[in-house]
Amino acid sequence: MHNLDQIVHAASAAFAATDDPDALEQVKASYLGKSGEITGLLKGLAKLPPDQRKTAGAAINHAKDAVEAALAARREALRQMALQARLAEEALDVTLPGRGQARGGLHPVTRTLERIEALFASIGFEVADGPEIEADFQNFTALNTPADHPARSMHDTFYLQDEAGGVAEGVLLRTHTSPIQVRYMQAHVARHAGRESMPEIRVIAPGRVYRVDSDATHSPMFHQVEGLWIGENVSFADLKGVISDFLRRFFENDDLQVRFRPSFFPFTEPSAEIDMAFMSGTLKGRWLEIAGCGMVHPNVLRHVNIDPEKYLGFAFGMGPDRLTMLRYGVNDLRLFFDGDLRFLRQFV
Ligand SMILES: CNC(=O)COc1cccc(Nc2cc(Cl)ccn2)c1
Repeated sequence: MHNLDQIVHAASAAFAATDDPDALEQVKASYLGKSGEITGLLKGLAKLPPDQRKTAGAAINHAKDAVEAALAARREALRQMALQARLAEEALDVTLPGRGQARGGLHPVTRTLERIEALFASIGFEVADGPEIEADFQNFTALNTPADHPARSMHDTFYLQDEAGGVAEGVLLRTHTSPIQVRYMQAHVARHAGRESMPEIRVIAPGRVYRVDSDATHSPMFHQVEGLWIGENVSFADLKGVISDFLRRFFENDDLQVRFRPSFFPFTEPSAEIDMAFMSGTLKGRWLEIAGCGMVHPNVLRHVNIDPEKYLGFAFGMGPDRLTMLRYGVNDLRLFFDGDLRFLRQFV
């Protein structure tokens, strides 16, 4: 009977060496299946002398029980291993920080443009838009810019090419947003043609503008906002009041000085540069050039069929990029356009 012990030992070792349930069933069959080793021994009982059958049968059944017990233990062990593997694989670490939903945000220059538009809308200005590819007339001629003015040169202005690759006559990328206002005035005059007098024009023109000079502190594309107020009785005093009030509201700072320094633009007469100075904080007392302005030149009104004997008004132009820098204390314009999220995330 000693070989029964060997069989039980071999079966237990074979079960223990099997990590796969299907393979385990194969090993089981080789001992307990129809042609299994144990089954074979039980079938052999019939050939034994009757007086040995009882003892032999009991010994074989005892071995069979031992093999079945070892098989059951291994099945349970494999079941546990599979369960542990699944638990490990599906484990959730509840201590991990939430993924959360990243919040987007508007670009600081966009926020400035929207703030400027809202502040002027609150005093009755409309916001107008217009094409970035402009005609020579709206961008220069209507603005009283002489034919030989340097601003018209290809050194400063992007002219578009025609199909043949030549310079398309008078088609360019707008160099300021004044052409938006020229078009607005043309449309306004047309809309009220034939009437005794036309309603006042109050319009803000924000947008992208293009200039050839690009260097460390100039980008070929930047933003401008222009304003225009035309009526039968709009004075330079109105201009000073509107600009001063706008700047104090924009910077939320009543302790802010504004001055108008005589200057020259072809499209305004008189013209002035607008400087402002904070009376507190790090920039205290420093005059900062903010914008240009003036009373709209009579020739400009004539170019859009508005009678300068009856109507007059003012216009101004400012750089929202520069206002943004001042409002957020940023000292390098390029930071706004590098697309570096570490910088832009501060404005979400
Ligand atoms: C950043 N901008 C500046 O330094 C100067 O901009 C200015 C100055 C004065 C007037 C204007 N715009 C304007 C528009 C029309 Cl339709 C008629 C007359 N003037 C823009």
